[in-house]
Amino acid sequence: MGGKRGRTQRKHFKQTRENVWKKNRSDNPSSDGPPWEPFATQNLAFEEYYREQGIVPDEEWDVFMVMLRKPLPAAFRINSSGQFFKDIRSQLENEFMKSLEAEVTDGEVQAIRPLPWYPENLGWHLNFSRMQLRKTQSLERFHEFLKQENEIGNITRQEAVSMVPPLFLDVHPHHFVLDMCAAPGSKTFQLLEIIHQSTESGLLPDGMVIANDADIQRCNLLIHQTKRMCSANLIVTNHEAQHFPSCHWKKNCLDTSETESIKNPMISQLLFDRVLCDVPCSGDGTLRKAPDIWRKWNAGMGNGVHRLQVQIAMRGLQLLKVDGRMVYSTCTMNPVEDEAVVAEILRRCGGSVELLDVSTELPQLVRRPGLKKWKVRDKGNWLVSYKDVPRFRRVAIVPSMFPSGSSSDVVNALSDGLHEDIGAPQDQDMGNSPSSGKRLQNGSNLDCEEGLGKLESFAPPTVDLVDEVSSLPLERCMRILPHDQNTGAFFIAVFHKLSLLPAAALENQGQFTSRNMDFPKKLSDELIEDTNGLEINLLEDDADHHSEVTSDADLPDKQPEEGALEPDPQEKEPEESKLHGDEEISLDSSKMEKQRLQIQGKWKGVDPVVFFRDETVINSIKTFYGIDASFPFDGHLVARNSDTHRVKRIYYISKAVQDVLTLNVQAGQQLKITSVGLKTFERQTSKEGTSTECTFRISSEGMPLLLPYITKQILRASLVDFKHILQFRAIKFADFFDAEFGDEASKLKLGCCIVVLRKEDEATSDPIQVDSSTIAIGCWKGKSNLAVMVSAVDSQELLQRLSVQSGNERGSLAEESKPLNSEADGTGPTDGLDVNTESVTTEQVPTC
Ligand SMILES: C[S@@+](CC[C@H](N)C(=O)[O-])C[C@H]1O[C@@H](n2cnc3c(N)ncnc32)[C@H](O)[C@@H]1O
Repeated sequence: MGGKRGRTQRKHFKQTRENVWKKNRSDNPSSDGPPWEPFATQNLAFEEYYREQGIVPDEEWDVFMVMLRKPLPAAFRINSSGQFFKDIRSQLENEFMKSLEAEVTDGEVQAIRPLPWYPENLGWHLNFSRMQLRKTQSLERFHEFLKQENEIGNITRQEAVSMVPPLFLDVHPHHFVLDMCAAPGSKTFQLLEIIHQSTESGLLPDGMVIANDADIQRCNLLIHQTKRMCSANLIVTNHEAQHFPSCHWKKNCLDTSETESIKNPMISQLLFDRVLCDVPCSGDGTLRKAPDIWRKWNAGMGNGVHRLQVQIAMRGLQLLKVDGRMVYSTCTMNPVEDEAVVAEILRRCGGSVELLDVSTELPQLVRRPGLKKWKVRDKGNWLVSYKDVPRFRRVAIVPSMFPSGSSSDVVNALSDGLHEDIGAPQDQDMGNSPSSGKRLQNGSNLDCEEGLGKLESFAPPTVDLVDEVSSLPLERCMRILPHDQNTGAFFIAVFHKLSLLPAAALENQGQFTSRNMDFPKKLSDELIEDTNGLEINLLEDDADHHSEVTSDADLPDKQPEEGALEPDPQEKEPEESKLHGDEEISLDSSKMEKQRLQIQGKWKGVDPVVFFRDETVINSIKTFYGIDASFPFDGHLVARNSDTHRVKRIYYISKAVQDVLTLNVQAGQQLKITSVGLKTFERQTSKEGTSTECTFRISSEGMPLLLPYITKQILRASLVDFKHILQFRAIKFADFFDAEFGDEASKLKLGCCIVVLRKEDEATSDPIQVDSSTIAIGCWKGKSNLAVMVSAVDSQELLQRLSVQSGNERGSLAEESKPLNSEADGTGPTDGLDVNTESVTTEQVPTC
């Protein structure tokens, strides 16, 4: 079970995660309140913009627009690290695909089908909108299935195209991965699945993921989304991605005694094998899902966010190891946010980075090549070249937005005869622009765009311009358009880092937001390391400049993204948040103490991450559960409270995360960590709980990892008794069908215990063997009974899963005869953990 995420790990989603398959008010036209108004699905500026950019050939335009106005079909992914993912997949393939066939009227269309390009039939497309699913009676059972599996984390609703970028990242389980703009976390979830893929029971992969987002509210969504993975290999951070810290530790900055007092980290700088750069964007690729964008869209949205996108991508490349891969992606069709950013990155990086041709990867995914030429729209004007940009607009419109990436001086020089340096010959037909080579640039404006009134006052100096065409291999970028395979739109580019970035790449990053644009700079051959101090200062300076730069962006308040979850207050321990950081590994010297205090000020409001090394507590846990000595504890436990007497939860971290945290301490706590590790032990607070020998119970999230190492407080139950515990929630020892089991249960120590489902071929006397197929649940051994510590939803789902496995009809669990005196009322699974017994009360049974 350890390798696969356990089924009993997910209780927290019951209350905290929005169930995306459930109704919300706006879905119900007949509910009280103002009548539902359909969104306008028209925006003339949008149409003119994309027609002019030539993103689809003229003959496809109508089909493209019709598709944009259709609601987006739902899609979801099966969590490949879930214990029952194969069962779920075969249920979809064999059961639902057939039973839902009757629901579609169009014989050509399948009701549900696997996405042909998604590996192993794990991505699925539904030909029903969510509304249809809710309203059609015959779809009810399927809808219930989706709701339940989504709620407990066995499937994740995610827009089909959003599943693409992680697939091109070529992640392996040993990789260190940075997800720079990660919230709400659907791609992070996918990355974690890959990292955890094929990990053996009780072991953790060598790799890890850092998921970052600049927005603290959205960080909370990210935390809740990724908690479903129950991963010890994840750190969630809250930084502006363009300023993401390097965590570089210079060994010589500590004297010998200090160095000796803390463990040397295995790594001296935080660099990544893979970087996902799924940047904030204007989001018009999600129009089908978020039709309010029709109303909000304007060309300034893309222009306004272009520079930030370049900065984030450049930072990603700096943090990428040589030979590493970075995927840059957006959910917009706007070339200023797509190809222009890619082109600028390539120019800045010189030959140190290449744009990969991935045309042989995922061949079934229909995509189109990136554009080689495009224009910039500003204040109602079409601009083909930076020299068109009026001086007073040069703060907002920068050279890198244009195909040549050149400032006016360079463009002027080029137009005097150096065309071959910046692009293809001018008469070359690039096949994707409806515009002719020469045109009046400020002609055909639509008056719905702002700034039109000022048009004449800043007409460009010349009308005799030639379209710029990029000579960079931008055709290697991938554009996914809605009408190609009935999806949203997406843009993806894959970079490969060949060598350290040239120093000039950084210089440009510093210069980018200044008013004196002078691109492209001659790239220096000098190679630089991504050292922290200088770089961070440089970037922080940038941030100041950046705030001065005026922006036309009118971005939607929130990027419409899949799996939109309601923010939920992060699990907080208010009294702990006031306490100081890691006393275990803090250094004695005044220098480090000063640094520590500065750090606490820096990350005010975020609980410190503290290595948990309280031997008394750790030994009591080891002894009580008989945890085998081979299970690595040392340096793998962290808490968010340096006062060990008040620690409520202990989190387990993998070796890779341990190395990063150690490095982070060495480097002066540069990472602002909002969540880390797998909640593994929780302090008992109930009266009965505090009277047990071990004050920490094993949390349901941590149980699969520990399971192969637990030798005490563990029992094996027959299928009948296992189902009965799930169904009736608490059963007196004397009432189990297998009297021997009841007897063994009564002999356990008071407190947390584990009940494992006995396999058919196992004898009671066999030692308990744990593998990925082992099914186990956490229970509470009370004075007279055994009670489950699994939520009602999880219990119900597991019961159904067991029924499916044993060939029963889903949902119609064959009721074996009820145990005598079962503690629940016998009407079925009890709700929550509200068992009412003499020894186990609602307060006393810890929820899991
Ligand atoms: C397109 S969404 C990311 C979607 C996410 N990758 C997923 O698959 O669920 C862009 C995210 O970037 C975040 N963001 C905006 N500006 C940022 C910045 N400067 N640094 C890091 N994140 C930023 C937003 O809060 C938003 O969550």
